[in-house]
Amino acid sequence: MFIMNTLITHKKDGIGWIQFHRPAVRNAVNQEMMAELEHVITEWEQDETLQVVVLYGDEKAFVSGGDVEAFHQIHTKEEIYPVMKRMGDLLQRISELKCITIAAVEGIAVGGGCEIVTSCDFCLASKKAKLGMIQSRIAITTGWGGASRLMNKIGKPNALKMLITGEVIDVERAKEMQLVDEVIESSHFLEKVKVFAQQFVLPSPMIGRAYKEVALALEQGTPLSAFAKIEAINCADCWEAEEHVQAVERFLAKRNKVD
Ligand SMILES: CCC(=O)SCCNC(=O)CCNC(=O)[C@H](O)C(C)(C)COP(=O)(O)OP(=O)(O)OC[C@H]1O[C@@H](n2cnc3c(N)ncnc32)[C@H](O)[C@@H]1OP(=O)(O)O
Repeated sequence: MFIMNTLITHKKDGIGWIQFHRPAVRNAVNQEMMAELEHVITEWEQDETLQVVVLYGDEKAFVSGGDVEAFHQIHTKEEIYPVMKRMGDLLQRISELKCITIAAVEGIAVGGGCEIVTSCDFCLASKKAKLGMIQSRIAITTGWGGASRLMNKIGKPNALKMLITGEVIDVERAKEMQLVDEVIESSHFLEKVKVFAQQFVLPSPMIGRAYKEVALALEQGTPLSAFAKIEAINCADCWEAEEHVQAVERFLAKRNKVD
């Protein structure tokens, strides 16, 4: 376990865990948290053993957005722009991680906290969770790329409504809109998140990475005609791996049926 000032991280059995940890301010993001998150992501981008990364907070909050008090000390657009862009770039890097990413939300995920949620592949939320793009309530817009990602996830009408009204929605509504993928009982929340995450940890890490590459390429507008080549390369890359050879030999030896 690695304890920083604003984050607690650990890696085990192919899963990396990042806990937002500023409980006194409901895990609000300040510049120190941005720097620590950049540090972790820079290291984990290179780690090919990681098959899943889980971002989480605590029972009260996933993340309450940007640190309103700290950012209020910044007055000009020239000064605030690089701060917003820095976090937007970081969320883009999270969305482009080669492993599966999961936002595990207990309590509140609002403002920039909801932007972080949209940068992950999956959102698991406890029954008590609430989510909202509440930036408009303090008369600003999303600054970390969350509006476009929200539109991609839940479609234009629902996204425009959430963004402009700043409404905070419960998990049932968030699941209907496909902002939340799974609703989880609050008790033993992280244990249940772990069980979900373990599904994506395979003997061959290449599989998850290959499908993530396809998902990212599709999102980035790669034409469908390009995927015959991309998927043939991915499959060929897996072909020589020991896991594939052994799995086929097991099948041929025992004539096992795939279940
Ligand atoms: C990137 C741009 C953005 O993210 S814009 C959106 C910024 N975020 C916000 O406006 C959310 C402000 N916070 C709230 O609405 C509430 O605190 C929420 C998150 C709903 C939690 O409510 P509740 O559980 O009742 O806690 P509380 O209000 O008593 O807060 C506890 C202490 O934490 C603080 N806190 C909370 N959120 C932030 C924040 N984003 N930035 C800075 N401080 C925050 C509260 O001020 C409170 O502090 P204190 O204990 O009164 O000293």
